[in-house]
Amino acid sequence: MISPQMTLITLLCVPTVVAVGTIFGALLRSVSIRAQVQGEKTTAVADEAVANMRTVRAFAMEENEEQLFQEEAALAMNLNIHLGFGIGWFQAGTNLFLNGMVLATIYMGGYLLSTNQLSPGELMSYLMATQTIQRSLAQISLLFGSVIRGMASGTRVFEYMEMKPSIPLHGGLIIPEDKLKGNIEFKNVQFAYPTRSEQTVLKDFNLSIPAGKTVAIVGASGNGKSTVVALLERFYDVNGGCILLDGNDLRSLDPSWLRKRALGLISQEPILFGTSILENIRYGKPDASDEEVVKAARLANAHEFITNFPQGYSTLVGERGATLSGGQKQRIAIARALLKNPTVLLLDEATSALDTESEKIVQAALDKAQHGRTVIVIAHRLSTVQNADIIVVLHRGKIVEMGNHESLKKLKGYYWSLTYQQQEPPAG
Ligand SMILES: Nc1ncnc2c1ncn2[C@@H]1O[C@H](COP(=O)(O)OP(=O)(O)OP(=O)(O)O)[C@@H](O)[C@H]1O
Repeated sequence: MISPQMTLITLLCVPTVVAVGTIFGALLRSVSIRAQVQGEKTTAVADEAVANMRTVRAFAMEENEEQLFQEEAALAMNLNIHLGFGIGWFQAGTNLFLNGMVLATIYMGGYLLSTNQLSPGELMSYLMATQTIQRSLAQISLLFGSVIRGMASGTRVFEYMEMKPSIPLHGGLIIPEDKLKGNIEFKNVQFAYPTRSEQTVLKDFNLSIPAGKTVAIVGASGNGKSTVVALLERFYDVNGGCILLDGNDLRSLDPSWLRKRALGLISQEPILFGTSILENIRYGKPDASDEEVVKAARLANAHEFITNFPQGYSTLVGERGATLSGGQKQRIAIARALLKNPTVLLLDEATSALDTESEKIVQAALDKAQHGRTVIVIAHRLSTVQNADIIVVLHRGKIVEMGNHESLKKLKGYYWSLTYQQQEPPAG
């Protein structure tokens, strides 16, 4: 005989546990996501301090960094404690409830047995069934914490996986080798960075660079020189107008091909990887042979100093190239860029961080590297760009003067005043 009271106990208990678990789960999942975001922030603070260790030490900021880390870690700890308590309370409550269900079955069964409404056999089978349900639900409640944490992590992983880059990596036209010349044209380019859309960086920017010519872009700091390079590399798309490479809109070209084959970028801060010199140069063209690497190193005036190291090309450069001088790092970066034999070379303040002696050596390497390519040089020190075919003066995102060194000097305008400012005071 089926006892309606005892069936009712089971029917009430199971959905209650499931409903409470669902509501509680949603609450705890949001705490878990917050705890993970805070954990990431804490790691980022530590990461930044370790990566910029020399700056931290030079400014004696160790204690401040430690305090900043402790504050972020304390927030992460509090959120994790809340999460732990939440999961703990849920597990304790569920176990209490489920054991109460068994107790209620025994109590109700005992009463029904004493009033002859239930046989001992029926009570036993009720008890067995209740215990099976109790054990299964108790197991689920044990897994509850892992499920909550796993779901929160999964959500964040899938969020990242589903992010679409605004500029795709692949897809689009590839200019055949025999048609790739290196003519560049900026037509009425307008641009503002997405994070600061109210500040127009380039306005009505028009510039035509014939293949094989060297163009220098100069101007005071913050006038948009590096932005020109960033747009050519298609790190961002223009807001208006267009940029053409051999008559093709950059947006129609395959971005991966553009960066891998057509353009070679050398910036102020060469970033090296913590591996050997050989591998760092080969980064420019992963399938390059050792001979090609050596050829590129020679072109970059790097071969000699590399072979002077006891381990030659196998020398490990340390994290971010920490065991090399600025000039050596820059020449490795030049060799890396030259290895892919780019049609257009972009030099963004490539020698600005170097002292006069290293600058001379690196400049000599760059002069060799510029041969037969379209080159865009961005420079602060005007002495390094006097030989450029065209010098463009940028002021507040607009071209205000254009010509060669002599013609611009005669104008006695922006270029002349920039040169004047940089003139070294007479000795003595
Ligand atoms: N990622 C960015 N997000 C928002 N604004 C930016 C970004 N990068 C640069 N800017 C802003 O764009 C303007 C032009 O910067 P850009 O780096 O092109 O100048 P620059 O002439 O190369 O300066 P410098 O000679 O100091 O390197 C500046 O006002 C700068 O603050």
